[in-house]
Amino acid sequence: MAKMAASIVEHGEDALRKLFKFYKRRNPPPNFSDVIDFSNGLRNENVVGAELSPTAVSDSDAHIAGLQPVREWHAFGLKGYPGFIFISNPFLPGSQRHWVRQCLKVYPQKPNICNMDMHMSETETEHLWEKSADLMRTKSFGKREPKTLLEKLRWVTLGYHYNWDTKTYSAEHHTPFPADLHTLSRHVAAACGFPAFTAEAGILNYYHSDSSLGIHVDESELDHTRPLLSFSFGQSAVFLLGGTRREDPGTAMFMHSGDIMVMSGPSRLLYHAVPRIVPAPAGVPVPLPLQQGLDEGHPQESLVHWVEEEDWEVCTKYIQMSRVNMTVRQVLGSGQAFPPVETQRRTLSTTKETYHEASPQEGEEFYPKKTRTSTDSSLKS
Ligand SMILES: O=C(O)CCC(=O)C(=O)O
Ligand SMILES: [Fe+2]
Repeated sequence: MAKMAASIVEHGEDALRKLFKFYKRRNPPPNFSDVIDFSNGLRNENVVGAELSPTAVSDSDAHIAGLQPVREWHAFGLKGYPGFIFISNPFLPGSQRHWVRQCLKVYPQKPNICNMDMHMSETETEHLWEKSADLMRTKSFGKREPKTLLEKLRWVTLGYHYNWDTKTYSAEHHTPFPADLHTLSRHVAAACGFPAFTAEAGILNYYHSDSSLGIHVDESELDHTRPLLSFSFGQSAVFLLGGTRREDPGTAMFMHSGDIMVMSGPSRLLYHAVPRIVPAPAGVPVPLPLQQGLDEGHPQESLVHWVEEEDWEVCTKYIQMSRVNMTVRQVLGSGQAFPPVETQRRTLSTTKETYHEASPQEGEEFYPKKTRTSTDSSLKS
């Protein structure tokens, strides 16, 4: 069976799906020895160094955004995947906490949209953090305890809000994109050679120990020459990167807290999935980069802020079991506008399935059920 886990499996129908099932399996748990770990750098023969543009972001701009100077970043590529860039935790010590707090306390707030808005009223979903915080602090995660709203959070959309039914973005369904994430994304994209990147849409995914995200391609954005950025915090995950066709083989890699992935150029439209959240190593329930807060001397004008102890208490409880991922997209190219709705519908009917799918947890949806097709529900095992 060990061979089956090879990060690049043989070609054939469903190679990526087999790999997905392999890593999703609970009993017995899979062997992770073939999963590429970029925190071990170039030790894997398929990993190569990636060239960044160190002068595209000044050291002071990087510092203000809670990032190390770009020349200090450890960036990698993967043989066979041009345009794919993996940056192993470029965050300054202490700054990751800011992003975890934003994802749990700030970004789920209105006018942003979350999974619970699909079946709950605005009064029920507003003040999600306030309604959950005290309960989270005292929680023992016993099976019988009711879940807080925070624990029921599965996704949040930002900027141009992705419509899960039509699989489109539209001019009408837009709210301001968070300024801090906009700046972080601009710097990361610039360092990777995309100085004109503008963050216009975000999908935040919230994963628990038994969550997964099905095989999909992100192709609803109208300009595919712009990269897709992905930021991970909290527990580690196994991420699968496939090919341009669903049946192409895939490569498995870990995403740890603070890791950033950039899918650009020929890698922008590759199939990918998250089959598994990896249990925290014994004795390290909170990933090391999240164990410390910001230095006293962090600049006043900083984009990332000190997370108060009372907030961190809730975040730390949550993150011991969970992973948060932020994907940031540019939807329109410069000067581009949304096509009339009718044209979008026609285009859609000729495209392959594009949506996200994930295992429902105890009857709750990750992404709206309407967006699933029979093919994709077969991914659940
Ligand atoms: O959680 C991840 O790493 C991937 C998320 C993703 O693929 C998406 O939101 O499109
Ligand atoms: Fe995706």
